[in-house]
Amino acid sequence: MAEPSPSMISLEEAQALVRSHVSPLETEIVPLLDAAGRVAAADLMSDMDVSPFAHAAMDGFALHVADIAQASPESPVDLDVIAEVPAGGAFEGTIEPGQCVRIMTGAALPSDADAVVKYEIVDYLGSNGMPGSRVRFTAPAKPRANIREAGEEAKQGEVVVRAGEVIKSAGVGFLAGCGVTEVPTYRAPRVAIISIGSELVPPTERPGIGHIRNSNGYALAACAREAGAVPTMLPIVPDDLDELTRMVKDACSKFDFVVTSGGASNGDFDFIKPVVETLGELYMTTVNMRPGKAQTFGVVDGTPVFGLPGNPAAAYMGFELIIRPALLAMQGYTQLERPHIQARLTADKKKKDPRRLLMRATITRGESGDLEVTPAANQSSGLFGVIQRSNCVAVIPEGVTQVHAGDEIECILLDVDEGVVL
Ligand SMILES: Nc1nc2c(c(=O)[nH]1)N[C@H]1C(S)=C(S)[C@@H](COP(=O)(O)OP(=O)(O)OC[C@H]3O[C@@H](n4cnc5c(N)ncnc54)[C@H](O)[C@@H]3O)O[C@H]1N2
Ligand code: MOO
Repeated sequence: MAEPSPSMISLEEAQALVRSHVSPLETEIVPLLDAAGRVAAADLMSDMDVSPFAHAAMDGFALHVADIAQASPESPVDLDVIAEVPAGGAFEGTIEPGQCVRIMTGAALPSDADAVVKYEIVDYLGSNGMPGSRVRFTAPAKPRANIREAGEEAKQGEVVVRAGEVIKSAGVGFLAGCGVTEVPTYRAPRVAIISIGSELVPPTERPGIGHIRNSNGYALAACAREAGAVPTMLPIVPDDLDELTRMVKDACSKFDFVVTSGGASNGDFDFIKPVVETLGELYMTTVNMRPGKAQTFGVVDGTPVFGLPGNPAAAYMGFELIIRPALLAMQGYTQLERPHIQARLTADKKKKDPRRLLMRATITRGESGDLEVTPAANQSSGLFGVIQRSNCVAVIPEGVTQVHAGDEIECILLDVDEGVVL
């Protein structure tokens, strides 16, 4: 059995290495809606109290608590309705003892009212409860009942989103309410995706003998986009040293990060390692993981270049586990890892290869209530469909040769959707 080569580094070392060669990109100002899912690059402050005024939380009657303090079913209190305030309106007058104001949810509270009683518990005494009528109260109200106070959401000048926070959908609404309509954030990295291989044709073509469609380029571009980056798929490059050298050099002058797939191993036509070594610094060639041993990383003219292996699952794992965290760091994120959870294996599994095994797998909640994980039957690194139909990667560490049904193992949730039971 082949031993890992001395230059082979662990997945964590590979992640740290790539991470050490990237930093957050410069900041840019984006319209508020475009800030969803992105990292605030500065503290964001509210330009006013939110809400700016105390207002009714219920449709009902604004009044003085003191007026109905003694109200009960046996000794009800009747008040004169002197005005109606809709949302967007304002009552400028004074509520005298014995009076109340009909008020709608969201309407500004009359300045001298100190509670709102919802209309369901008010007796209209046969009238319509509109101004000019009398309405009956049979219970006291608590001071400030059904009132949303001014400044409850934010105070003027308060930092409402801190630098470094990821702005969620609710945060976009929060910021809108606070008058923040433009947000400083880190620029999204422009990522070049280069698919290497003389056998490759675009997916629009029907491949002839010996040829296949370029599926890696599409998956990697989708992964990059999902990571918040802006991918550009460059033309397919054949297994040709000069052509690849030209393409990588050119891409390094135009993009923030260059990703290639294929030609990363030691075959006669595998050229990404010599290209990176010739053009710049080569820092990594192999990682102790399966699939995905052949992972090349270096820097050319200041631009990180990552050569993923050609096998689809190997390329995908390299992107998701090593490139993705770096792209996130370039956008200012500090949470760089996918969620990890423990689940019980549903079957025994033998492992011949000493590398860390990343099994495409599916987590479900078993009848006992425990999370259970079932590796896909076909673990070939040539398949994308298996990843499409899986919801996690189940990990068997380096060196471990066997795991058993019922063992708890670490699972990395990839691209999770609402269907995943946690
Ligand atoms: N003697 C050895 N041969 C191989 C080893 C090894 O250790 N010793 N490792 C195998 C493993 S594991 C992998 S992974 C591959 C990695 O090699 P390359 O990065 O050079 O990949 P290629 O040879 O270019 O391609 C491998 C495979 O993937 C297909 N491919 C490539 N690009 C695409 C694409 N854009 N879309 C879809 N499929 C693609 C390609 O046609 C090959 O079938 O090396 C093994 N060999
Ligand atoms: O990189 Mo290969 O499995 O390790 O597909």
